[in-house]
Amino acid sequence: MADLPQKVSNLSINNKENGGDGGKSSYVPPHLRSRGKPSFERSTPKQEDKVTGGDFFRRAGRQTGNNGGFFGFSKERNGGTSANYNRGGSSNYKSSGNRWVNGKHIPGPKNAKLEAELFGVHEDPDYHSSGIKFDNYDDIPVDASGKDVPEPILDFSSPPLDELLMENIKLASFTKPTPVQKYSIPIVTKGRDLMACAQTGSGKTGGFLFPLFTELFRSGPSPVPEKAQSFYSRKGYPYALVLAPTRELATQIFEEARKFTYRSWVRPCVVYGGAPIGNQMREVDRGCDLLVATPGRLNDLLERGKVSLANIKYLVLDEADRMLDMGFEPQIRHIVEECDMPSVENRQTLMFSATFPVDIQHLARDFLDNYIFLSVGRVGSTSENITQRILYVDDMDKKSALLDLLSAEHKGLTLIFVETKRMADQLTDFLIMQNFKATAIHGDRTQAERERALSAFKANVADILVATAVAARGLDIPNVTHVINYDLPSDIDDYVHRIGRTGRAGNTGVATSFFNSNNQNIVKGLMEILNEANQEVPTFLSDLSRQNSRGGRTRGGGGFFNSRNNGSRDYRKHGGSGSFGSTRPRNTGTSNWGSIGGGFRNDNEKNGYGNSNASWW
Ligand SMILES: Nc1ncnc2c1ncn2[C@@H]1O[C@H](COP(=O)(O)OP(=O)(O)OP(=O)(O)O)[C@@H](O)[C@H]1O
Repeated sequence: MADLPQKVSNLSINNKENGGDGGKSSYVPPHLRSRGKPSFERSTPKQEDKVTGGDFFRRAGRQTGNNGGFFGFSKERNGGTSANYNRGGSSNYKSSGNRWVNGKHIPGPKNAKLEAELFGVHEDPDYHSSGIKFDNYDDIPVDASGKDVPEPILDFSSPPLDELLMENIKLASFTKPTPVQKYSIPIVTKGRDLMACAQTGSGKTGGFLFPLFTELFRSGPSPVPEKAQSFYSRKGYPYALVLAPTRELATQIFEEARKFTYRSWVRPCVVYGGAPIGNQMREVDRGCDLLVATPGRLNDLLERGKVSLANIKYLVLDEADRMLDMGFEPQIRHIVEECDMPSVENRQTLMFSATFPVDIQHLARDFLDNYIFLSVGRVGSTSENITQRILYVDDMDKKSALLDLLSAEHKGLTLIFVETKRMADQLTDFLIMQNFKATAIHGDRTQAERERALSAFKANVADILVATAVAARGLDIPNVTHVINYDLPSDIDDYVHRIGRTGRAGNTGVATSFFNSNNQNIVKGLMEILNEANQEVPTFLSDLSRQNSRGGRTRGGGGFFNSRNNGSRDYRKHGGSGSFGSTRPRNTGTSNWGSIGGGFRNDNEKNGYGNSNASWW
């Protein structure tokens, strides 16, 4: 174990950071990392590779690549084929191995190596399989409201799903749809807009990708609108746009998209801030049928004329409430309302999250048309697969309580949430001093540092990740067995998302939170969450809750205390035309689109203090 830090630092992702020459940055974003380096790929993992630096490096490379047969693919795209295609020659659309020919989808040949890269192999430590509690999802009540709600599907079948997609779903070892997928697939394939709220880890990504790919695989590429064509400038004309709040989440959705577009004509791309824009522009040039983006970077590309939204058929807002919290509303409105995206009647719009505060439902009024509101379980509730524990720990005792906790039950991966960037660094340093393999992710770390931290955590090279809110949403990291709220968040929705990093896809997990007098503002929300998920409520918490309700208001809780401001139902059912001022504290955001770039500088993290290389290596 002692030589691991050395091993990892030898595996330089960014030479400059690791004491290189400090010259031109060698930083390569994760989705490009394996290009031109096929030697990093492997057809089958070797047992002895596990948890070695070499494995870590390959894994970092393995996250990347492309859909069916990328190598040699871009050349063809950049040549005549792409040009024909962009000028309306949909029947000419072709790429190596993946084709749309004369109105027909001809799936590319199978590629065992790529399959192993995309779908993983069961022996891998990061192989994600559904857990023993997967069937419990079937018992969660589902409410779908709106006009003419289509019947849910019961299993993955074709129709309604496309056959190639079915093959890819099988390769991903998904045997049956989760509740959100059961409903979203027929809703979207019937052409309806959707606002979907389902518990963390219950397959929302598939919930929007599956119907979207089914439709794209069937309909094929369409011509670029005449007026959008330009002889001089090359740009991407995606058919589907997925907006996500954070760089890591965008990358993760892109990776999922790569899986399910395997052998298809659809080429996904991802753009986010903090990574060189030139590479991203080149990727978009090569063909971009599905674009996953953070709002800041997308605005930048739109301003540079590198992307046109004229062909968008599907717009997805993932974790939409978080994007509003981060102050992205002006950028999102600019993208959706002020660029060349088809109007709400001429596209399908889908919004997904595990929490939907009332104010996000108001955005829906502008962006969605005659939509269906789908809630799986109570909006904002947590999965019963997560065992939640609340411990009373005063601030000064937190470190020793944490050590107790880790020594008693540190198995698998542990994710520790803190409120400030400074605390993330301090706590990481402290844990490293105590001989734990810890690393940190927060907004003051460079993109390369954050990716390295995440890769190390996923590969179990560092089995503790100390994180601020940046890691709270959407991240799907297999084997996270324990989430610790060292500091509780002040917003109960954040609590829901944070603990949702464990207990995913029917697996079980534990979430432990340190509570003290600074956290009174979330007592009511916490009580509701614990009761809903049939969790044990500690006596001190129920006493406090009783006291607070007798007093009417909590000390220090402000107006926030007495409301979980989730839209627990479809607000349209309750005369939703009134005044909808936001009830959530919000970063109103400035709109320096280029520099926000996906938003970790604008992400409700509390003060940090410059860069630190907090990491156990
Ligand atoms: N039908 C399925 N069968 C088995 N596993 C699935 C299925 N659908 C999704 N999964 C897996 O479940 C995990 C969680 O899925 P996903 O990340 O889409 O959840 P989510 O609902 O978006 O969570 P969050 O709210 O945290 O963003 C992923 O590892 C995914 O591969």
